[in-house]
Amino acid sequence: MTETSLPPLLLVGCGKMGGAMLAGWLERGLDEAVVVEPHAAAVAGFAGRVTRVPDPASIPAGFRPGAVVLAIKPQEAAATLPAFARLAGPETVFLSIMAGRAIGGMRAALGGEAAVIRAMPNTPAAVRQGFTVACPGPGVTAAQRALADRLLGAIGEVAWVEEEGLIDPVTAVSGGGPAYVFLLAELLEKAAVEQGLPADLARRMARATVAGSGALLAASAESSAQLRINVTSPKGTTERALAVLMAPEAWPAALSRAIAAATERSRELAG
Ligand SMILES: NC(=O)C1=CN([C@@H]2O[C@H](COP(=O)(O)OP(=O)(O)OC[C@H]3O[C@@H](n4cnc5c(N)ncnc54)[C@H](OP(=O)(O)O)[C@@H]3O)[C@@H](O)[C@H]2O)C=CC1
Ligand SMILES: O=C(O)[C@@H]1CCC=N1
Repeated sequence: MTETSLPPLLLVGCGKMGGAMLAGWLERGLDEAVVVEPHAAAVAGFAGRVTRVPDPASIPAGFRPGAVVLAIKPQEAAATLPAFARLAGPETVFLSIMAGRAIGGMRAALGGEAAVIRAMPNTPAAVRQGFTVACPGPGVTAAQRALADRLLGAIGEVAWVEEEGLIDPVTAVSGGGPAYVFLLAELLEKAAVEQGLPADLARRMARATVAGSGALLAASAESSAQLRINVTSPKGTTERALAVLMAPEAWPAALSRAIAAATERSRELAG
């Protein structure tokens, strides 16, 4: 392994998020991965590039992953994790992306001594534009943290926090954030059709507008508020729309409530 190459990975769960990360890592040159996933169809898009096994007992005997990425549903953690305890050791870091699941509970299920990092990525990882916030658990070495940072950095931006409780609001904001943006595209398309635009044009416009705005935001040094102001001509059309959306009881209140609800759900999932 060179300084820039990715270590052999064991991915546990190759659903929507595990699959998105794997796509990003393969694009970045990951060349050895074993995927524990009961559904062959979930891994079909990666055929020939990874080894799928249906359960932990089928992991090749000599396989020594640098990282075990836990991408199963939080509700499956208690039943699933003990089978991976044998992999715990200085050469292997466990990287959990499960919403809510606390580091302490995961370490207990992994035998008590495992090095566990709790992280919250998002699905733009599939195109290496993800954003992940990670928190190291007790006993994570500098080398293990550096390895996780390299892995997560290969699929987008990474930020670290030392306080695990911060991962709950992170889950609500950036973990689930793409869903809110895709909802915006859905609603923009619907509203366009309501104003008489043809359905296919409405769909193209909504997608391109959200994607183009995201690209501009990424490329610009201006604040998101300034980019909004740049669109809003005095006494023009956008001003009328924003008067509806920015009314205190409209988007500002709805988004605050939505993020508070998701944060609370993340705390509940600690279980
Ligand atoms: N989706 C997202 O945008 C994000 C998700 N996450 C987190 O990622 C995790 C996965 O979410 P998501 O990808 O959406 O969920 P999915 O259900 O799409 O993926 C989980 C996959 O793991 C499979 N699976 C179930 N049990 C096992 C097992 N014992 N061993 C291996 N694989 C198993 C599931 O099969 P089956 O369907 O039969 O259960 C499924 O294919 C969750 O903990 C979630 O909180 C984090 C950030 C963002
Ligand atoms: O909805 C969820 O619970 C997961 C965590 C963040 C995004 N998806």
